Amino acid sequence: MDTVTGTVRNVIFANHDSLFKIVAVDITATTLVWTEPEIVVKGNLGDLQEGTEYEFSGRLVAHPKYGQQFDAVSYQSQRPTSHDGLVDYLASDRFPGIGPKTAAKIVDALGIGAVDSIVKDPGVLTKVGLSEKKAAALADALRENLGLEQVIIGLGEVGLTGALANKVYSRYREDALDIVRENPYQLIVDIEGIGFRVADSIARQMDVAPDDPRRLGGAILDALYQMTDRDGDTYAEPARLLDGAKSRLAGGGLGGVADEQLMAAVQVLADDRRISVTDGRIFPKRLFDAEWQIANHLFALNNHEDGYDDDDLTATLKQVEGDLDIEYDDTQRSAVIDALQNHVFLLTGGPGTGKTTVVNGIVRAYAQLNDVRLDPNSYDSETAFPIMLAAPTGRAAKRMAETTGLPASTIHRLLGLSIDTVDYDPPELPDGLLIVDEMSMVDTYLFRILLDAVHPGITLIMVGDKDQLPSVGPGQVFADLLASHALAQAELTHIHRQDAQSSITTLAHDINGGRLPADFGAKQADRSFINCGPGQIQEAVRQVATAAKGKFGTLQVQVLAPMYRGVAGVDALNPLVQDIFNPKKSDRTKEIDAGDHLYRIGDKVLQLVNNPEKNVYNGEIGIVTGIQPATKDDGAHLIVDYDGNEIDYAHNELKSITLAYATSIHKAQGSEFDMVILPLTMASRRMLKRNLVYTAITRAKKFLIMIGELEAFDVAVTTMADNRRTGLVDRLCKVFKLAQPVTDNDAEAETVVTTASPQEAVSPSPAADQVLHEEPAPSIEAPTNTEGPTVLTPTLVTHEQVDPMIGMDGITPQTA
Ligand SMILES: Nc1ncnc2c1ncn2[C@@H]1O[C@H](COP(=O)(O)OP(=O)(O)OP(=O)(O)O)[C@@H](O)[C@H]1O
Repeated sequence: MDTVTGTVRNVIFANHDSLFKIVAVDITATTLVWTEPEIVVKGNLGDLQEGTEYEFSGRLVAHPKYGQQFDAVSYQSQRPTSHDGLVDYLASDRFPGIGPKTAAKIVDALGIGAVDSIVKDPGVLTKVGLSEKKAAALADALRENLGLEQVIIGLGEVGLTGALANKVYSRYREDALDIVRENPYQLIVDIEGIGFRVADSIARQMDVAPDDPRRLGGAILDALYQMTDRDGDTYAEPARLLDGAKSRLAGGGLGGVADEQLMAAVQVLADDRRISVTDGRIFPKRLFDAEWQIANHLFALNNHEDGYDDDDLTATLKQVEGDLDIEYDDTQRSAVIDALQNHVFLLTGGPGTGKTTVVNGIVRAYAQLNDVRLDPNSYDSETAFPIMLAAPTGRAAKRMAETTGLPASTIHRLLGLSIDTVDYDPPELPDGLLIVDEMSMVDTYLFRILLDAVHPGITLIMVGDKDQLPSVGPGQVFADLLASHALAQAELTHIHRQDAQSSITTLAHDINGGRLPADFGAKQADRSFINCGPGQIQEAVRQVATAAKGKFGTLQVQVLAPMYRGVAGVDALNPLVQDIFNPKKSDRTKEIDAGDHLYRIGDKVLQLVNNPEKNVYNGEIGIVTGIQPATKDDGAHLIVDYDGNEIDYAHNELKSITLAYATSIHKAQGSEFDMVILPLTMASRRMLKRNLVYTAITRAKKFLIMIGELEAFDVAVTTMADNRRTGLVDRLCKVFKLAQPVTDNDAEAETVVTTASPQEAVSPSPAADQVLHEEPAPSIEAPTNTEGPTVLTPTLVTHEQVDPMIGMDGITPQTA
């Protein structure tokens, strides 16, 4: 590693969200072969100050535009060694309240070792006439200043540099080194982006033994987070968890680890309240608590006596039917009544079954029964509008607003949730009606936070389609709430959508029933299937997208794929469709190179994370409206318009977006598009599940073009996704004092149940017995579909046979 010692002349760029800086340094000494008097240094440079001398360690790198720069991995201030230098240092802005005169007095009195003397005993400053308060403030500021440098240096010594060091410092501040030294595996729990591998490499630098209990605990926690926060369960079964831990531990020179040793580590984690072990299930503590809190909170909300007079309700409903010019079917009618008579209500149904129509009825009936004016503008700033509509994504909220004609927001915005939820205080929501749509997307954590803000004066209605994909985060809250039967609920099954162009809706219901319809391959007015092999997929997508371009805007056409990789994956299809919808027109076309993608004005992009500060959320799609080229002082910026909300992305923020011509099906949850193009091949065999393909096709409003191998569609509709392992049904049944529901799964499980209990599976040991003392639940496998697939003969088509023009009259197909 090389070093550069010099004085920071000026800070060229400082990222206020991190420690990253670019600075110009006047060199006093360096190990580099360098002839210039100055050099540009960049890196995580903490609170580095202009006019101060530092020693930077790192290496020389070449920037394509700005030439050679020094990339520093660590730095250390050269303490001022002269009287005048020390006076300047103490008089600098980092010590507010100390001017040049006081600084000079301090150095005159305490000499060149003044800093050390003050840190040791701020009392020495009374000699110089500083008040006790000022002396303490100066000593604190000095400690913090020295502390940050020491922490960054210390973290660098155990291999934590760059963005990870930032994250660790931001989380623990001056305690960072102590925490990392005490247990590097703690980082797995606290720092997003640090898993067992990184924690283990830090531990190795600190000579932690391969069978150290902290290491075993780290491997268990990492395996548990993999199964819960990342894969969606809320608990792990011991046998699987121990297997996961063992595979992680195998790398560190450990010959093997006994189950007893691992169970002892499980016990320690349980004693430390990191995990909860019950009924033979191992939960991360946060999820264990969240499930109990959800069940208890719902019980409290539901346990209210007051209701409406039945006659009033019936009369109101009649009037609402008249207003909406509709006659509800029996299930819809009782849904509206039950929703209003109960304080918590669940409404599920597939596409076109009338969920929106019922929600509109509930809103109107509620308004009439409670004398609520349905014009939000007639409320003054003091009085909150008592009808609250919310959804997990911005697009779903927008759709809600459109279908009800009332304001709707994301759940995050309703709750005032920011990225940092550490000091979060739930808002005071007004008494009234709260309707949450797209409930299947709400995970255990978000639901717990939402319920914190819901008090007994609120009627809570949750609406969704239980057959869609579950939430990205852990749990399957909506499905579990329905399965427990703890709350009033209605399932709408009758399809009311009447228009001639609704074969997508019937296809969705067929698929949900576990079969491809006999007319799957036949052209319909609004859907078609292009039967082709993996080698032809890209050409087929190209043709369909080219034809669609003349008919629809960029935002209305969406390619959905199950996976990122492969010929039919998101990564390959995104640039392909980008070149059709927004090609590079000339050498003068502005572009930003974000590593994975090139962005141009007019491109469609997808936000990947929630950013409540900028009011943009995971899953939102926007259009690039501006590009500001890089300058000497700042990187390039990208401006994206999300439905009128313009967001400015600095170059280092571009990782929070991606191109959106093709997205994963998971990312499209909660959104709808005029035209969906859905390529499926057997290469994504592992992902091919009924709820995935059902979710994909129900995103299409007007046209659905399915492309690929018939077998892939067939496998998808006949393969049920595994149920997630969650404890919520059990908690709800306990709190509501209900018997555990017997589900279809249970009935089928009679024959497939594996009798080995988790204890047996991990070989019973005294340690295991001690931890897993309660009756374990038998593991139940998901039922397999018994109806069998509809047999369709696959016919491979050539490019010439590709006809993507279904429903796109007047456009001639471009064949290859
Ligand atoms: N009882 C009814 N009588 C007549 N038409 C109905 C009835 N219920 C719903 N509809 C009509 O059926 C269509 C679908 O209803 P709606 O939009 O409420 O369903 P949805 O479940 O919200 O559908 P999606 O989930 O696809 O948005 C609408 O045109 C609606 O007007």
